Amino acid sequence: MAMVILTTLLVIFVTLLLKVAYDTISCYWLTPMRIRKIMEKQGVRGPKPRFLIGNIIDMNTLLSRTVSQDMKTIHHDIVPRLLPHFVAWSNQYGKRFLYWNGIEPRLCLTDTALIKEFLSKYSIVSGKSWQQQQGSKHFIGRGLLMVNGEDWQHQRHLVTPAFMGDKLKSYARHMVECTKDMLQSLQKALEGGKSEVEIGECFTELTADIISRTEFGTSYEKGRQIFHLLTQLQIHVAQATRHLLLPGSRFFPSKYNREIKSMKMEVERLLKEIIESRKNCVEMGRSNSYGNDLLGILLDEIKKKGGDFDLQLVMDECKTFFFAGHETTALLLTWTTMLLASNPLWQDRVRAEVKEVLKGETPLIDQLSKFTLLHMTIKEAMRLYPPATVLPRMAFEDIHLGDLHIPKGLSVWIPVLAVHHSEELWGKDANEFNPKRFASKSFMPGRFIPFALGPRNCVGQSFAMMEAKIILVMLISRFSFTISENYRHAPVVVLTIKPKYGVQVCLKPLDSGS
Ligand code: HEM
Repeated sequence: MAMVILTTLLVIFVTLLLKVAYDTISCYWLTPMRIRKIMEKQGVRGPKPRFLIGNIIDMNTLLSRTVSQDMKTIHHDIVPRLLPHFVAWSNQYGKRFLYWNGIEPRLCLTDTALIKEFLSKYSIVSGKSWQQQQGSKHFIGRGLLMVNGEDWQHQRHLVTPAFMGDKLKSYARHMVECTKDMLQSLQKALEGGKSEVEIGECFTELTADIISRTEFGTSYEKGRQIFHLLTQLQIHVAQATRHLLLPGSRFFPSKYNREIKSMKMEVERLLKEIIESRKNCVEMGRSNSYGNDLLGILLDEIKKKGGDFDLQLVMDECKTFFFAGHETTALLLTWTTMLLASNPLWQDRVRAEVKEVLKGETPLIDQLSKFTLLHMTIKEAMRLYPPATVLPRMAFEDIHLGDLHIPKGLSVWIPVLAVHHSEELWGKDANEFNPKRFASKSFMPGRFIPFALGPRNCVGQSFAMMEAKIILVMLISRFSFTISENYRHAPVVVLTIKPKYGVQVCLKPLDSGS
């Protein structure tokens, strides 16, 4: 009897071992090779991958060479600097090529018709890869940005109303109030003898302030605390990923992992307090609404749709709004200000428009559509310096895209930055700052994609545009600004496109009459 049990256990053990071995070989070797063959048959080639690390070293070597120095002048031909591997490989292998991020094969797609088709039609059968989800799970977890398939559809449905119509308009007053505070402190700094500021820092503070107020309303102070911790957490996660490359390293009880765990627990403790207190107020009849902020609207939607209340999901959405909406908007404002500071003619034009529309008053939400030149300028800034430089999506099923067969497991990488700078799509002046190109409303879809497109586009894009316009209108009517001699033009990509040393501008207050 004992022998039978022992043999059965041994068989189970060996079967399990074989399964693990097969899954590993399949994941690390068979599937990538199958995908490579399928793509090669369609004429899609690329640089030769090395075992396990793919083309990571080639990419890093090229990148460390191009970003090691500042750019000599303020020009916007930044694709060779920020995507040197894209330039090298597209020259060698053509518009579509396959490269490898470790064991993950990636198809680089720049054809605008295919980009449009892919992003519009396949949002359920493509999405965020396991690698991407792992990278961000400690700070945004299963929030909208990282979920896939039916979960994504469900969450998108819950979140969308918070970014529409009157709800969206109701956030404008927070944007105006927070901007007033920022302008006040800039004025004070000038009166104190400062003439130059690093405007990127100011915008980062301001957009954090705005998202804390719009998301948590009266619980704003706690919101600020949460977001401060989240920023620290994000830095820690990035460092931990760099330090611990071994498989399973995230389970080691290292200093980084311990700190990440305790920060995450603290963020969630604070979030839980806010959420539970809102829920209790409604359940105990002390209030009949969860509140008019992003959190309140989200809780309302969950109740309306009669779904189960999932605390973790609400917490993850709150973290996602901050992560997805704060830095991106700050960068949009920073690059727009850099461009206006170094193009005084456009700054004057935009200011003249602002003066004509506002007539000395604070901007009102209904006036925002009248700032046509500002709108064009913001778009041009997003074309040249799109905060999100690439759009990554993994195919979860075989997909037929135009003449291409995209096999399950292949990642499609859309290099937004390269599409936005393509001379073929934008003409010979593609690398120049020329907001006029956005004067015409008719546009080839797929070539301007700062917010992605299709069902999985940026849910917060109207929020971001409203915020950017309010802030820039208020800034431009209060100060004139020029680029400082201390500004070093050195864009770098760390998830988003950032100015490596910030953007230093010299501010001059304007008389209310000027
Ligand atoms: C200039 C500012 C912004 C830019 C350039 C931007 C860009 C983008 C892009 C490119 C995506 C698609 C990412 C992908 O799927 O890989 C995205 C998604 C998203 N954005 Fe934004 N965003 C901005 C502001 C905001 C704001 C203010 C919020 C919210 C307060 C926000 C919330 C989100 C969310 C939740 C998603 C995920 C949508 C989904 O997967 O269904 N974004 N954003």
